[in-house]
Amino acid sequence: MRKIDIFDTTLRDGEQSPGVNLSHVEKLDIAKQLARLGVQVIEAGFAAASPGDFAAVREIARQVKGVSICSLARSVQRDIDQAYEAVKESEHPRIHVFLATSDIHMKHKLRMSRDQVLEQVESMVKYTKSLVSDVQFSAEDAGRTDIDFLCQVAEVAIRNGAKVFNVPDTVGYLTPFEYAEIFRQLRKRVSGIEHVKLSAHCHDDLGMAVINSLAAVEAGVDQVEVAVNGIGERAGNAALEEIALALETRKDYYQATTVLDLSQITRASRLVSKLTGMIVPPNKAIVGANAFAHESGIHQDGVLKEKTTYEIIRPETVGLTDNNNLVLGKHSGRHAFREKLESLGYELSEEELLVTFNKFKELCDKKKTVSDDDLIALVDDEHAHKDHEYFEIEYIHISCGNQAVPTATLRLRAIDGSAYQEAAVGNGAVDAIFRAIDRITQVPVELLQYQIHAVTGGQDALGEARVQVKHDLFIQNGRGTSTDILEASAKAYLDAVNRLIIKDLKQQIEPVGEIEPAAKERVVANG
Ligand SMILES: CC(=O)SCCNC(=O)CCNC(=O)[C@H](O)C(C)(C)COP(=O)(O)OP(=O)(O)OC[C@H]1O[C@@H](n2cnc3c(N)ncnc32)[C@H](O)[C@@H]1OP(=O)(O)O
Ligand SMILES: CC(C)C(=O)C(=O)O
Ligand SMILES: [Mg+2]
Repeated sequence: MRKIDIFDTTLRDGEQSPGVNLSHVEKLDIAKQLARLGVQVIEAGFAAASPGDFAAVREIARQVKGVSICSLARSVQRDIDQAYEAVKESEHPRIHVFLATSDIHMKHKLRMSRDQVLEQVESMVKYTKSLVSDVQFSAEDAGRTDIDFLCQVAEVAIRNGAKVFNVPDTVGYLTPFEYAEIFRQLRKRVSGIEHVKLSAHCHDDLGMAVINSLAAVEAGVDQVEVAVNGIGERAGNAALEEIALALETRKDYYQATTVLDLSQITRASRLVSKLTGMIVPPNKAIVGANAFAHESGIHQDGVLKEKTTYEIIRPETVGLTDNNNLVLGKHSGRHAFREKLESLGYELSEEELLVTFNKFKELCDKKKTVSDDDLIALVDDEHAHKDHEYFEIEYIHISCGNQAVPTATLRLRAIDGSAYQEAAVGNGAVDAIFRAIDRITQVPVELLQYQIHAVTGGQDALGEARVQVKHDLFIQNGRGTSTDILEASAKAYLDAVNRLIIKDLKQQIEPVGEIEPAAKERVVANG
């Protein structure tokens, strides 16, 4: 049985999804989960894109062991140098260099001739090889590249040291047969191709990213590039969970599989959804809320009699179990709490554990039973916000009713310790909250989306709010949870604004969010 390498690009192509802007801590959390899942390569980012991306890739390279850490780089020396500096401390550093090879891209975007592209591939792959041994080259828009030219590009990349040759269907244009045929041609026509790994990278513009990747597996590729929940540029990349389960469930057909720990898939999916703010549709294969639910009578009857009548995958295979042998509630202590978190895959420091335990006790006072989903929401909420929390909510008071003007009063505390209080009226309670936050933060944003849903069932369920805001041309997601949906909404909106402020502070683009002197005067001393 062939083993297919899984190259995960959630943190690079996945992060190119509009609205997604992950902090260091969040990227590290996702990278650790990908390592638990057992992927072979984590593309941790594009080091030359920003100082923030550089630092995140370097941190992942330093901390995440047992897996290859990779950075993307254009075929220019500056990008390659940055990529090298970011990944060099990894146990297995890889640099992923790319250059477009289709006529459309060469003519209009790069403004380079075929000869110039070949020269650039030669010099930049050679240069990258002088820094690291594991070099991957991608011919961007290979899907629309003339096959004779693609063969020439592959030959040059391989001759100069590429160990992996990736064939991206960058715009998700190809059909499965066409995509597989490219790999067959490369294998037949390129000298030296037997010494390198071939890789597939598909986009979902026509809904064919997964089936195209699987067609590539049939055509003999060694590596498939995927993202958790299929996130990525535009319609996204091939979904990791779909490829993994297709290969596992139909290994009889594909004669190929992965070495992933499939029981980590649900957790990876939930983590990525939470941290990116990208909601998984209920009917999504493998990780959607309905993926293992049986609604109709005939199906339920069948499953009750014999699961395999309607289930081709067991939910436990992808880690979908309610781990309830240890039921947590307000009488639980720290040992049980730690044990439960460990069983859910969290590794918290003593300090983090204490803070989260106190939050858990507060939650127990509001909620009769605390389920695994509640705990995951609580830990992710507490843990993931900490490196981009410019302002935190100290208190929130809302007054509304069918005869009253909805009014929100809020006090926020900034990271320098100063407190800011404001009140605002709005069309409704949520609108009033958002306006009060705007008055304090002074970051001009337009609300694009607002959603609220219950994390678990019951009247005392935790509510999770998600927002998407726009600031200039930049789109940002935010989320927040609480047993009170108005507080969850305030947290979600502030989360998005905090991320915009921290992003700008880190990248030193423009001092968005700087409190103007008039606002500073509204500081309430000592709360
Ligand atoms: C298919 C993909 O997913 S590719 C990866 C896409 N991801 C990203 O772009 C995210 C990160 N990107 C960025 O932060 C920025 O685009 C940067 C830092 C890389 C470059 O920023 P800028 O220098 O401002 O250039 P800008 O993005 O406007 O334009 C891209 C330039 O790179 C050139 N370029 C594009 N791809 C490549 C490549 N693979 N190798 C060399 N040059 C390239 C373009 O032709 C253009 O050059 P020009 O300025 O001479 O016209
Ligand atoms: C950089 C490359 C691999 C890419 O993401 C694409 O072409 O889609
Ligand atoms: Mg891509």
